Amino acid sequence: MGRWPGSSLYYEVKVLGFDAKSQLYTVIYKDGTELELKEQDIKSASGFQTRSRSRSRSPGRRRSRSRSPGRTTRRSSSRTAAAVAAAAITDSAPSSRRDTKLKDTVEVTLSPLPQAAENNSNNRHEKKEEKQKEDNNTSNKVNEKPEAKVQTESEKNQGRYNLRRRKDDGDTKPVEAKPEKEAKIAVAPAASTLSTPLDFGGKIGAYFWLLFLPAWVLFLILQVNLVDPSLVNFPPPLPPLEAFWDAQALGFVTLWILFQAVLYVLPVGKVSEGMPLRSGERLKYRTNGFFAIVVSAVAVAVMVHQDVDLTYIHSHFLQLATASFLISVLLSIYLYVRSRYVGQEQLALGGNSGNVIYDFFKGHELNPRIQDFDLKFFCEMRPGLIGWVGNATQNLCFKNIFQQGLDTPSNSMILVNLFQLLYVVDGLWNEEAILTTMDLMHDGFGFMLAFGDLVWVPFTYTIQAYYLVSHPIPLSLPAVIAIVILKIIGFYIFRKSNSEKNAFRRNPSDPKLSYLKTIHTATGKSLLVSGWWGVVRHPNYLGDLIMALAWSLPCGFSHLLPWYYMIFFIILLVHRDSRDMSECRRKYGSAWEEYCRTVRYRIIPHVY
Ligand SMILES: NC(=O)C1=CN([C@@H]2O[C@H](COP(=O)(O)OP(=O)(O)OC[C@H]3O[C@@H](n4cnc5c(N)ncnc54)[C@H](OP(=O)(O)O)[C@@H]3O)[C@@H](O)[C@H]2O)C=CC1
Ligand SMILES: CC(C)CCC[C@@H](C)[C@H]1CC=C2C3=C(CC[C@@]21C)[C@@]1(C)CC[C@H](O)C(C)(C)[C@@H]1CC3
Repeated sequence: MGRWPGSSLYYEVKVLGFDAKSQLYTVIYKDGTELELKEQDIKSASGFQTRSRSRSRSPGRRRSRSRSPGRTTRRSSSRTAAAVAAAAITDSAPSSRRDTKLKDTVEVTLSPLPQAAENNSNNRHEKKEEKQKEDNNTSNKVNEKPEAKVQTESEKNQGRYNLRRRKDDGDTKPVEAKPEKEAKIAVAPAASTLSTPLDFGGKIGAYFWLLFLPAWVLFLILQVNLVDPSLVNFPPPLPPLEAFWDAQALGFVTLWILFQAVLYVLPVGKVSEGMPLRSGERLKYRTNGFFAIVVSAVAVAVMVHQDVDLTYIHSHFLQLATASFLISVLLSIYLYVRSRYVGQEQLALGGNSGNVIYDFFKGHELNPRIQDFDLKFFCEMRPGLIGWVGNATQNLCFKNIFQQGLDTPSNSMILVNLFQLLYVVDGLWNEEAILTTMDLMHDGFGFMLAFGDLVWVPFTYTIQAYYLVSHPIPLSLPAVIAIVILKIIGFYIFRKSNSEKNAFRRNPSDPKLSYLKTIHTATGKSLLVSGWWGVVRHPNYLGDLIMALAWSLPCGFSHLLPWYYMIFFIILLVHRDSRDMSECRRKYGSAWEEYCRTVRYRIIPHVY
């Protein structure tokens, strides 16, 4: 019996050879997968149980089992095992070697020994950590999932274990995302049972971030108003407590969010499907973000025409930020409370540590919805994002003109505003693409995202423009041209790579993508290994970072403050990349290792 890499399940293998130098055994699983295993990952077949096939064949039975937490635990852990895959790099036409293997594929009967402890609400987290260690350290503990032990012929044919037979395996006919969905059903684990390491410094980290993030926003807002802002000016002079509060500001923020909510629910624009959930369900999203920003721009234009004083935003930045913070906290409390009442299947992996503060921070429920109103999608794409440019940045342009007595805003101000506007408009135009990003697919919705969406984005991403209001930077024409070129390069990489991955995830057999090489994984999903995703593992981050550089450069080098976004963004994306690496390693096992061996750099070719 050989252990699946990254899991604690054992499957029948045949040992093909032993390499004395690397001390690795080459084994072949019954589905034709060849892997190299360490000695401790190979066990004698005696002591492993087998079960009769008929038990888990009934779908009805499976469904009812998964509702029981105990059962879910077992079932899901084995699904994870199924998700761990051997991989082969292939062009869109399947390789002959793999084809030969497929023909020879024999039944896979999985018989892991039941030793894993059941999920227990009291020590759930400790167990998860234990299991994580076990997975990472190649311990020999064996887990069981009765349902995964046996397969019907149809399951096998759907590629539950050897998914190389899947349609996306070279069949260039466009297919609906059904196969992905099937695969997802087959592999996705129950949230509460999987060992996901705690991110962001774990429980202690969550306390820290809860205090630090709002404090940092305050620090930036106070700093940017100083004549000589400096990150070393700490603590900045604090305003009196009453200066934070303005009921009108709270009213405006609430109205703004409601206005965006109304635009979101209007039956205008395309309805797109999200990626398959664990339940196999695909949620529907109204992707009318572009419509929302156009209507918002018209509303702002009308206000300007009606002589509404939009400089209010600049002069009440702190109060508006406080109001948004308050709303984000209330929203996070609501999200946390409701997450306690939803089923296991609706919870995100991670964010379910059992620790209130950590779960509150990280987010527990994957797709909190009030009927069809998706709170996470809405918050991520609408009030904060549109508020970023629609309110703050645009207003800063006005302020720039008035304060500096200019006829038009300065070059640097125009560049920063145009770049950020392009970024936001592009995000809304391609709104559907967000459905295949980490936030929407994997992360729970809690304080981190609620605060990030409603406070961090609209009030800290505007720092450059805000800074330029009182620190005009003259830019020569060559400097403008160079910065614009940089922005275009970054944007091109960002957009192309995001769209490529999104198109591939939506339809892996899209003929337009048939030239791309892929690595097949046992989850049924493939990984792109050429094209943009063959250059580095996160080409979209590379493009995003180049753009961030382009909208920091117009602020010059006199102060560190306007470079805050660049610095924060590097940290955010490096951390995000490592979170994604762990998640993908867990999901795709050896296929992911293969991908990483093939695409060696994470974000910057030959550097990082
Ligand atoms: N301005 C800002 O503040 C921020 C901007 N961003 C931007 O948002 C965009 C989305 O980023 P993010 O959600 O972090 O991550 P990605 O869009 O890169 O999504 C990561 C997921 O893509 C899939 N994937 C990874 N590698 C491959 C591959 N080789 N082939 C196919 N699929 C692959 C995996 O999901 P699976 O396999 O499950 O489909 C993985 O979990 C980026 O452009 C980023 O720069 C992100 C954060 C903040
Ligand atoms: C407060 C924390 C330290 C960090 C919070 C992170 C959030 C601010 C970001 C997480 C992912 C984001 C994305 C965008 C904005 C920032 C947040 C919410 C995005 C909507 C920006 C526009 C892009 O085109 C995008 C690709 C749609 C982005 C998706 C991720």
